[in-house]
Amino acid sequence: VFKLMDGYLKNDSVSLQKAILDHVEFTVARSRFSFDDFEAYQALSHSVRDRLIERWHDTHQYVKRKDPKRVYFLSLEFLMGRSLSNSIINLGIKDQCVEALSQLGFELEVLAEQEGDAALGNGGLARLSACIMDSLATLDFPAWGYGLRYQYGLFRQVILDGFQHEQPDYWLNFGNPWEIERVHISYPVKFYGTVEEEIVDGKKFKIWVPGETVEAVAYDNPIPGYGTRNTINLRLWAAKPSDQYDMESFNTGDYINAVINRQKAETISSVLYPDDRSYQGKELRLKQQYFFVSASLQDIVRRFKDLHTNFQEFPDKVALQLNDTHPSLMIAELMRVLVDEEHLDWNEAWGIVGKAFSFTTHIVVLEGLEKIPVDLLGSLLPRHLQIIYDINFLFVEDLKKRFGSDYDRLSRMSIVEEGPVKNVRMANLSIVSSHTVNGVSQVHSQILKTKVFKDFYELWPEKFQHKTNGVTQRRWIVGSNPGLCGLITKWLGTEAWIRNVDLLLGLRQHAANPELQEEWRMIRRVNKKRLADYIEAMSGVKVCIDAMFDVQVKRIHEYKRQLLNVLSIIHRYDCIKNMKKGDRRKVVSRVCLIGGKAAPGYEIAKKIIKLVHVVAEKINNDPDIGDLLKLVFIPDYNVSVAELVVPGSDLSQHISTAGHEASGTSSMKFLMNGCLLLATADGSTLEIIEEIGEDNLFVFGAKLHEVPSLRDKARDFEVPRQFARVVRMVREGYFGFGDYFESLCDSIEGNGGDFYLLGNDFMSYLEAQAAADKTFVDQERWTQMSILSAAGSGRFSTDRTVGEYAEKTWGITPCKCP
Ligand SMILES: CCc1ccc([C@H](C)CC(=O)N[C@@H]2O[C@H](CO)[C@@H](O)[C@H](O)[C@H]2O)cc1
Repeated sequence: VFKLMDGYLKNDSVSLQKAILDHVEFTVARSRFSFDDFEAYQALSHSVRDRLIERWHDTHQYVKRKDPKRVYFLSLEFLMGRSLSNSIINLGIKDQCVEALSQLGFELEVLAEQEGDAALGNGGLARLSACIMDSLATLDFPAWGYGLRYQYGLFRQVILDGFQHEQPDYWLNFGNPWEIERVHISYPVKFYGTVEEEIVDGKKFKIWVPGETVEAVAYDNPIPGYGTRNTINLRLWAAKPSDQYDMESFNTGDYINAVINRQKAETISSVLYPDDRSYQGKELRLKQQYFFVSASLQDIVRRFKDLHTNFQEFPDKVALQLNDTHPSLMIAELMRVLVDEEHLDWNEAWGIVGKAFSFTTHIVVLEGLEKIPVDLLGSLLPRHLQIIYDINFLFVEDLKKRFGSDYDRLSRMSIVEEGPVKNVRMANLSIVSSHTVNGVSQVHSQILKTKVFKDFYELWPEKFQHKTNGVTQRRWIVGSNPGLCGLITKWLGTEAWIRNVDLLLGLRQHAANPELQEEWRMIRRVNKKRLADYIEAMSGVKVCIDAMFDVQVKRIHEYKRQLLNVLSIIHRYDCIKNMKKGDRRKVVSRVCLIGGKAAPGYEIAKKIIKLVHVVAEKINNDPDIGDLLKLVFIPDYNVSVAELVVPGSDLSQHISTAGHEASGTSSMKFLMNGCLLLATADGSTLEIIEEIGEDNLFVFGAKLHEVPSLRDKARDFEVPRQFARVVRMVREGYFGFGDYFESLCDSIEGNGGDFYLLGNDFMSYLEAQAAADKTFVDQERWTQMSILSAAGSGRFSTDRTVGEYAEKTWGITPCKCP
C-alpha cells in the first residue's frame, strides 16, 4: 500500500525542536536540559537522518514497484565531505532547523563545524563521484552508488616546520549518524584457492574453491535529492571476519590465531590508499578492489533476480558504470557468475557483459594506466585470471582476423602485457568489455582517440564519447555560499536555478548593473573576511581583505605546477624588494594561498610544500613588504576547507601543462562562485573559455599542440633570465635548505629537466598575472567578469553531466517518487 501523504515526520520548527530534544535524551543519552554543541550536532543529525530514512524507504519502494533500468555507479572513492548542511538544504528544511535550534540556544553554522569530513577518496575522481550522486538523486534517476567503507579516510595533513606529516584519519571515532549498518545485508567474498572442474548434467563447469573467505557488510548512506522526495543510496562495504573462519582455528584450539585471523579480515576495508598517481601493485589494494566488486555484484544480481529469471534482460535493467579501472574486476566477476554459477554459455554471458558495462577514464598519460601483475592476480583470484585470459584470447583472435600479422598492434592492444613481468592492462580489459568509453572533457576524449587509446578508437570509433565533468551547485553555491545564493535568487527572481542551472545565464544581462555589482562585491567581501579569519586562525598570518586573494588548491603534483606558482611569487617579491619606495604604491596587494596534500611517497611534491613554507616565512616577515604580498599554505585541504576557500577567492589558478589535466573540477567550483580563473588552455578550461569568452579569464602558456615540439627543442630553449634568477635564488639557499631543494631545481632546469615546461610558460604566466593585477584595480570590470563567470557556470553542473550519461550511455530515465 503506497503512502500518498507527504511522509509522517513533520518538518515545522516545533516538530524539529521536539525531535532534537528526543534524540538528545534517547539517542545521545544526555539530559535534554544540558548538552553541548557536539551533542546538539548529534541530536540534530539523527533528527535529519530520520527524515532521510523516510524518503529513502519511499523512494526504494516506489522504484522497486516501477522496476525501471537502474545505473550502478561503481567507485573505490567517494569524497563526500560533511553531510549535515547538505542534507538540510536538499530536504528543504534549513529555515525550520535554524529556527528550532535558535529556540534551543544553538546556531546551525556552529553545529555544522562539529562534523568531520567523510574523506573516502583522494581528489578529483573521488569528489566527482560525490557530486554525481547528488545530481543523480536530484534528477530522480534510479541509481545506486557502491564503494568501500574505509575505517581510515584520507590522511590528515599536519605541517611541522614546513614539512607534511600524515596522521591517520580515524573519522568513525565518534560514530557516524549518516550511515545505517545493514547487518542483514552481507555477502561472503572469496580469495585465493584453486579452480576445479565439475560435471553437471553432462556439461563441464569450473568451480572456484577459495582459500579464504571474508564477509562484506553493507552500510547505507542515504543521498537526498534537492527539491524532490527521491533519496538514493550509497552502499559502502566493510569487511568482517566470516564465522567459517573461527571454526577452523577454534577446532585446532589456537584461540590467539583465531582472533588475529578475525582482525586480518577487517584490514581489507581499513584504509584508503592515499596515492592518486601510480599503482604499486599491492595485494591489499587488489583485495580491496575485488572485495567491493564481489559484494556489489552479489547485491546487484540478488536485486535483479528478485524480479527476473532471464539474464538476457539483465542489460535492460542494469547499467554498470566503471569509475576508472579500479572496479574493472567486475567484468571478470560477472562472467564468472554468469558462466560458473548461472551456467550460461560463454557467448551469451559475453553478450550480456558487453551491453551492461560503460567505462570512464580519468587518466591522460599511458604510464598512468592501471596494470596488475599476472602472478598477483593468479594467486589471489585464479578463476578471474583464467577468464581474463579467455577474454583476451578471443579478442586477439578477432584482431588477427582484422589486422592479420600486425603484431605491434596486437601486442599494444592485448589485455595481457608480455614481458619480464606479465601484467593485465585493466584499461584494455575495460574498453574491450564496455559498450561506451569516455574521457572527462572534450580535449581529454580527443587525446584518448588520437593517442592513449588510438588503436581501440580505430577499431571501435562508435564506443568513444566524451562527458565533460561537472560539480553540484547545491553544495558549491547553495551550501558553501548562502549569501551569493540569495543574491542570485533575488536577481533571477526565482530559486528554480538550483534545480535548473541554465537559468544562471539570466545574470548576464545584469553583469554591468551597478546595483548588482555593489551587492555582489559586498557578498564577496563577507566571504573574504571569513576566509581571512580562518587563515589567521590556521597560520597566525593577518591578511588584508582589500588585497587580491589568489588561490591554488588541489593535490600537489608536478603537472599541476604549484612550483611555477611559487616561482612567480618569488619573482613578485624580488621585484617589490628592488622597487623604489615610490613605485611600491602602484603594486596590487596579493594574498597567495596554496593548499593540497601530497601522496606520502611523492618526495618532489613534499619538497614543493616545504618550499612554499620557507618562501612564506621570508615574505610574510619582511617589513619592506607589509601587506603588499603574503603567502600562506592552507594545511589539511579537504572538502569542508574548500567550502570556505572557494567563496572567498578572487583569482584561482589552474596552471597544468597543456595536455596533462584530464578535466579539472575545482575550476568549475570557483567559476560558480564568481572567482576569476588564471589558467592554461587545458582540460575543461577550454570549454570554460568557450562558454564565458576568452576575455573573462586570464589564459597563458603553451597550447596542447605546441607541447611535443617544445619538449623536443627543450635543449636549445633560451631560459628567460627572470626564471633562471628565481630558480638560482632557491638553489643557492636564499630561503634556506638550498641542498634540500637541489633535486627540485634540477627537475626544471638543464637538459632532461623541465618536462612540464615551467621555463617555457614563465613569461606568459607573468604577463597573465600582470593583466590580472591591472584588471583587479578596475573593480567594475573585475566584478562584471565575476558575474559573467557565474552566469556561464551552469554548463559545468553535474546535472548536465549526469543528464548526458543517462541519455547517451546508461539509457535510463527519471523515476520520480510521488
Ligand atoms: C593510484 C591509484 C589512483 C590513480 C588515479 C586516481 C584518479 C584517477 C586520479 C584523479 O583523481 N584524476 C582526476 O580526475 C578528475 C575527475 O575526472 C579530473 O577532473 C582530473 O583532471 C584528474 O586528474 C586515483 C587513484
